[in-house]
Amino acid sequence: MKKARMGAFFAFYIKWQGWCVMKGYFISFEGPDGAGKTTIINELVQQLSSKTIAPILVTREPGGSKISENIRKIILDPKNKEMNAETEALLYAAARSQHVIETIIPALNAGKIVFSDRFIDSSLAYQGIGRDLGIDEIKQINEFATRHITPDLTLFFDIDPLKGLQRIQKVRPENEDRLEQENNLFHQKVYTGYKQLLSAYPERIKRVDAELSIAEVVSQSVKILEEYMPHMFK
Ligand SMILES: Nc1ncnc2c1ncn2[C@@H]1O[C@H](COP(=O)(O)OP(=O)(O)O)[C@@H](O)[C@H]1O
Ligand SMILES: Cc1cn([C@H]2C[C@H](O)[C@@H](COP(=O)(O)OP(=O)(O)O)O2)c(=O)[nH]c1=O
Repeated sequence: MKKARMGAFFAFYIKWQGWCVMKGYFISFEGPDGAGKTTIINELVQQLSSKTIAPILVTREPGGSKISENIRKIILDPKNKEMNAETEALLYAAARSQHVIETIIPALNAGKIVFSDRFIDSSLAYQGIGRDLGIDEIKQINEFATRHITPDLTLFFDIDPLKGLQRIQKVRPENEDRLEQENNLFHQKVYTGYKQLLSAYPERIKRVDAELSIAEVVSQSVKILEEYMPHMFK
């Protein structure tokens, strides 16, 4: 009798583990504004889609779900000048929470490969360091928001932040969002934040030289994915 109950409990435990196991792969792309993340993600999808074991879902932050895209509009609206740093951090975390629950977890559970244009490291660098709120504080609210989900791999697109902003200004000079409008010191601080993360998480975050040509950045990214995420490929 006792044995039978133990068996039933064991069977349930195995099943529960199965529900919790996420079969897909989660890759995030990070770096200063204008580093080329969106451009390279698009190129990677074109080049890799026929070679991966599952479809690639491309998503972005802030955004990636209806509610998160609405929050994005509030955060990035240049008119919202009075927004305080804590509100900003909480709004990014709120947008991320909805994104994780509605988009990322279901895709991973379906075995998909998720490419996210920015994730938690953006908050650690921009709000934690850029806004001086502290890495640990931002980590805490984001762990709550994301149910502790962490990317399997993160590509950090390394570019002098001022060069990144120049790239953006070249294509849309009059259309800067609230974060892009921040001064050079802010963007420089964000960059040092990313460098801190790079040395704190060397296993997860891999550096790509984003100042190279688009073709070279794509090729470096493919090499990193092939080396560190071999199971993603057929
Ligand atoms: N390696 C590169 N060299 C030169 N220009 C680039 C490179 N990568 C992207 N760009 C250009 O820089 C601008 C910003 O790129 P984007 O992909 O939107 O950056 P991000 O998503 O990181 O903000 C775009 O006009 C894009 O065409
Ligand atoms: C996800 C995230 C983005 N950001 C900032 C980075 C960008 O300046 C802005 C997102 O705007 P976006 O236009 O998506 O920038 P990019 O093309 O460079 O990815 O929000 C944060 O400050 N914290 C965050 O957690």
